[in-house]
Amino acid sequence: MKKILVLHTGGTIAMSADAAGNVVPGAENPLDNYQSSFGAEIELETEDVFNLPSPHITPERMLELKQRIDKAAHDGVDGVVVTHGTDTLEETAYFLDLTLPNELAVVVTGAMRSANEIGSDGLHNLETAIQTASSPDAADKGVLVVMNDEIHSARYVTKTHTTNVATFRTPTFGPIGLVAKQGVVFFESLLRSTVCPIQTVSDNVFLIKAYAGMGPELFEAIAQPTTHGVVIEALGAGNLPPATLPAVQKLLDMGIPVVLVSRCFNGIAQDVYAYEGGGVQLKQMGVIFCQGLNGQKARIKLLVGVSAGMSADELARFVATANS
Ligand SMILES: NC(=O)C[C@H](N)C(=O)O
Repeated sequence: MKKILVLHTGGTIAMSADAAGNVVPGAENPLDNYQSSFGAEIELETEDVFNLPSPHITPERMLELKQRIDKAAHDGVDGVVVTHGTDTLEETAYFLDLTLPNELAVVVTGAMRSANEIGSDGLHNLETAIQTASSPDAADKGVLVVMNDEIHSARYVTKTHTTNVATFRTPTFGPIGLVAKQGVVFFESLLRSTVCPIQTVSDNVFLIKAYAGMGPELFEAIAQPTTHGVVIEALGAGNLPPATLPAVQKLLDMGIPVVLVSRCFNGIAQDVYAYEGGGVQLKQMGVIFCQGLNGQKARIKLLVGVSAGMSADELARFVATANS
């Protein structure tokens, strides 16, 4: 028999509509109505770690969750399922992927429809997440996200639709498996993330999106000694408007790591263009190119690296290497 620990943290999966039709966390968690259909095959232990809408989740909460899972790993559970709001699910899932030991199967899930809605996806996603966490093939794949019968790597998955149940997608690479009618199927293996154990989190790592005609203002505003890093969602293959360059240079001169990803939904950022503000110049200035992650994931990676106390060189390697 497998032992799976289910940790609830809140989100729509734990919400229902009130009399006015607004979706809110209620006194009763709808997930308490879940009746396992796995019988004697899977022993479930359930805990409410917190009950927060996911826009209220902070890196400190992510660390708390990591520490709870560390304890579960020592207590000998076979897998962990985390239920979470979907707005920041990908950030918590990637944080856990970067900071937890490899061996334990950890699956994060949520819901797009609250418990009162017809076709509510919460209990189904919970059930398929438990099924995935108890699969013998799930343990060495890093943190997984299971939604709408698809299994995604926490590293690349992203929320792509505000309300549709098929919102979680992995751009460029696709899902790594699915929960089929007859069980869990993995069709791709992925190089694991390098695990980076941390005891505390330091934030003040910012995320800024580039746009046509952008000037230096936003970069100047964060050129402060308290800033620990910045991720820029740059244009196309990895380019910035020329007017931003002096302020980006100022951040670099202050020793603040500047990481670049593309604001494009698919593909990776590379130093391809040699015009003013192009990737070639940015790389020469010392901007770190982070390949394959979206902006919010790159921010989590930079935040974890900074929290681990990495030197500038270590941080540049950690952020720039796809599977670290
Ligand atoms: N579907 C959801 O869970 C969205 C909700 N706003 C949350 O992230 O908590």
